[in-house]
Amino acid sequence: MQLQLVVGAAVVRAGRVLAARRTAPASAAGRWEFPGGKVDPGETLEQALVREIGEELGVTVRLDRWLAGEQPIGAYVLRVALCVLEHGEPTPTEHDRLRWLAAGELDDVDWLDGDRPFLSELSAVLTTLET
Ligand SMILES: Nc1nc2c([nH]c(=O)n2[C@H]2C[C@H](O)[C@@H](COP(=O)(O)OP(=O)(O)OP(=O)(O)O)O2)c(=O)[nH]1
Repeated sequence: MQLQLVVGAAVVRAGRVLAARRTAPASAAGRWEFPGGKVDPGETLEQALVREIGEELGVTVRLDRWLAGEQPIGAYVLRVALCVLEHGEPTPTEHDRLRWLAAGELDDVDWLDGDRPFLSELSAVLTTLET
């Protein structure tokens, strides 16, 4: 059986990345993630990313590039993409808090375990944008 893909959006603006705090399930509530979700059958990863971000934040994003690697998360595999905002201001429909984190603030939130391997490349990207 093929593992189902979950896509997360590392939305970057002005040298910061958008982190979102989960509300469910109870085991993940209060922990932080890249907004996104499961890829539906027949959907490309990019289509899933754009759809999920529209549903969860009410904004349109454009895919810049995928961060390196993929992370097993239980029955799923997580991939994370750098994205830029095209339309709208993020307003959470499922998360209870959003934060824009600079490179030096990435360790300030309690990320889901599967997200942590992406943070070093993300930090390098944000640091480049700051300079
Ligand atoms: N969206 C997202 N999910 C993540 C991340 N890291 C991580 O381990 N996960 C896990 C949590 C969930 O078990 C799974 C994705 O669940 P989800 O609830 O976001 O997916 P979905 O929007 O498609 O939800 P649903 O329709 O199935 O309820 O991946 C991440 O950065 N973003």
